[in-house]
Amino acid sequence: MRPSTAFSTLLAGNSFGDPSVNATYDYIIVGAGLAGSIVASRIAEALPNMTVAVVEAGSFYEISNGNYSQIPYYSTMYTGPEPEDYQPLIDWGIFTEPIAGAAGRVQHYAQGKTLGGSSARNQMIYHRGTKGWYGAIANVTGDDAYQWDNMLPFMKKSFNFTAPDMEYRAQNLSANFTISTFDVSDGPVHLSYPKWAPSLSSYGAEAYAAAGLKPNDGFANGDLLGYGFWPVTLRPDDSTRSSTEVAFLSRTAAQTSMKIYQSSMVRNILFDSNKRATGVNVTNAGERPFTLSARKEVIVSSGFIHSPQLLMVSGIGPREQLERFDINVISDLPGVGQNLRDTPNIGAIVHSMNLPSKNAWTQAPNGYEIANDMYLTNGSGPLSNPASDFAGWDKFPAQYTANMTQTTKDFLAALPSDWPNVEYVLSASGTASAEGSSMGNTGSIGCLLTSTTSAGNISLQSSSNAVAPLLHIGWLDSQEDQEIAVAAYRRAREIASHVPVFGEELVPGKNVSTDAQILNYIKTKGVTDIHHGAATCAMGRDPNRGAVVDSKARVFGVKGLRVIDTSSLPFTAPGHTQGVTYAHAEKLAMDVIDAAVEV
Ligand SMILES: Cc1cc2nc3c(=O)[nH]c(=O)nc-3n(C[C@H](O)[C@H](O)[C@H](O)COP(=O)(O)OP(=O)(O)OC[C@H]3O[C@@H](n4cnc5c(N)ncnc54)[C@H](O)[C@@H]3O)c2cc1C
Repeated sequence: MRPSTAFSTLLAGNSFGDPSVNATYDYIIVGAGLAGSIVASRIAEALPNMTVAVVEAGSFYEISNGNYSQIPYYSTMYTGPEPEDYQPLIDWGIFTEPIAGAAGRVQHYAQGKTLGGSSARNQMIYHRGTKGWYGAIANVTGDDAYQWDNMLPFMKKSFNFTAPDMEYRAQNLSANFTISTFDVSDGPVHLSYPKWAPSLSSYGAEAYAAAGLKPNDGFANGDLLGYGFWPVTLRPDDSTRSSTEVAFLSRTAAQTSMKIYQSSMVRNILFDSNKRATGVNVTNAGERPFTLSARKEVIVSSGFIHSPQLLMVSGIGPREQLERFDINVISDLPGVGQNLRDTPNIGAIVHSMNLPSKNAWTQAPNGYEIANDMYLTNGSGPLSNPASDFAGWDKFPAQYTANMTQTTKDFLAALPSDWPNVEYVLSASGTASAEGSSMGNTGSIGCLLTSTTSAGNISLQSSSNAVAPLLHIGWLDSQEDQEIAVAAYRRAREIASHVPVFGEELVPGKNVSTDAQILNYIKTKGVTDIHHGAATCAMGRDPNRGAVVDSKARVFGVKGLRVIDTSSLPFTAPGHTQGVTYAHAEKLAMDVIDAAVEV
């Protein structure tokens, strides 16, 4: 395998800031995650006369988590809900408050703490948002820049695309397919398909079509409804992860004067008497505090949990909460940390299957040797595939909504026509459900709720961000979401009935059949993390109605401060979050650059 390309051109020294030494830059970006790496890189490239520093609490995942981060098959390592599935060198170790919708469970909620952020932790699944979803953002912000046609150049900007290599995929997959919607070629992040596919995926099109879904060519044309293979953020040559660290930071650090502060945590934002953000206080592993001053702007890109926390410990947030911790109120913004939206994974219908499970190769004699050899020779084989690779997005057919309450019907009816209710994931692995993991060869249809009304929140338990905030995740809090979850299981059962290689339903089992039984099963055993939290510093028009930033991500009530990451989306994606976060960061980086040029 080729070595990581991280910082290969300009290896050390010049690319990194001096820890513990006060310094001044024009722009300071807090968090070198998915969005922060893009924002820092684009500003440094476009404004060569300006100085840029990006400050990241984590370090290099290639060192901190080795091959587990780079090889797709291992992408789910250390991301599960259990306390022991937490790797402190690359993860924040956030645990939820007891989740009422999950029968009171407390779960680990993985979040990247590394250069590249959660782009270095995710399962690499990529798709674009929808036309109706972007229209809804334009509506809440009053800014037509968010309409699909205007956002399309930003959706394309980060990426280059390589079509699926059927020579390798066909070794295990009979389904051929074409992709015509990806007209992207110049961006630094690689979008492609693994050089291996679970053989179960060969039956996906037949099953989803029989249930009434239509084919969807790459999930990139503004309408998510339908089924198909999703692309992943993967280098097509050696099948290593394409994160924003390798795609953006390493390239920009080599070509510009941008400085990276790694293993450095921003503790609070500083303001002058005019409420202008003037810099940040930083520590390395809690020691040797130093100050980075900003001549132009501070940009917070710390993710949906830590961005609102950083605002609050710096004096921006709900007055009552800040005063409870004796934090001086700079801007009383009731929406900070509120409006948390997620797309809960409510579990899976698991069947016995007369095909090998995704992990069956690990049991074969010399299984690992063969897989390693394929991967190291040409990036092929099971190690090249991060997870399942076939899914469908769907709106409920009428018979599934007939018995819902009027409130739920009204909510679903008000959604744009291309905004799906549920994502159904075909997986050759019973591990999609904790119960199905030891049942032999199993396949499953997993369910992710993509239209929900429940909202969680982030709140403080200390005036210091060295103490984790409280995460109330909010899954299934609302009556609407509970009804949608039950309908999703029923619809998943219908899709599963059309998969010709599926046998008996093992989980939850046919004896779980009434609405009450299904809901109880989902709460006690089904619902779990999928890591799509968003909207805790929501974009909007009116700070008195929960908006934290305006349509250019400027924080209300202060100057020189923006929030650019998943937290400033007004609602989470109608599916997985990374695609829309790439576009969000590219668009808002351009707003920062335009503002500098206009002065
Ligand atoms: C395990 C997992 C699997 C996922 N799978 C998928 C998937 O397959 N497809 C998909 O579309 N989406 C997926 N996602 C979601 C997607 O990756 C995230 O929504 C996205 O990366 C969020 O981008 P962000 O810039 O908002 O935050 P992040 O990428 O998380 O970046 C925030 C960065 O800020 C840093 N930071 C925070 N506080 C401070 C501070 N005070 N000082 C300095 N640095 C700080 C963090 O360490 C981190 O690096 C997944 C996420 C996870 C965690």
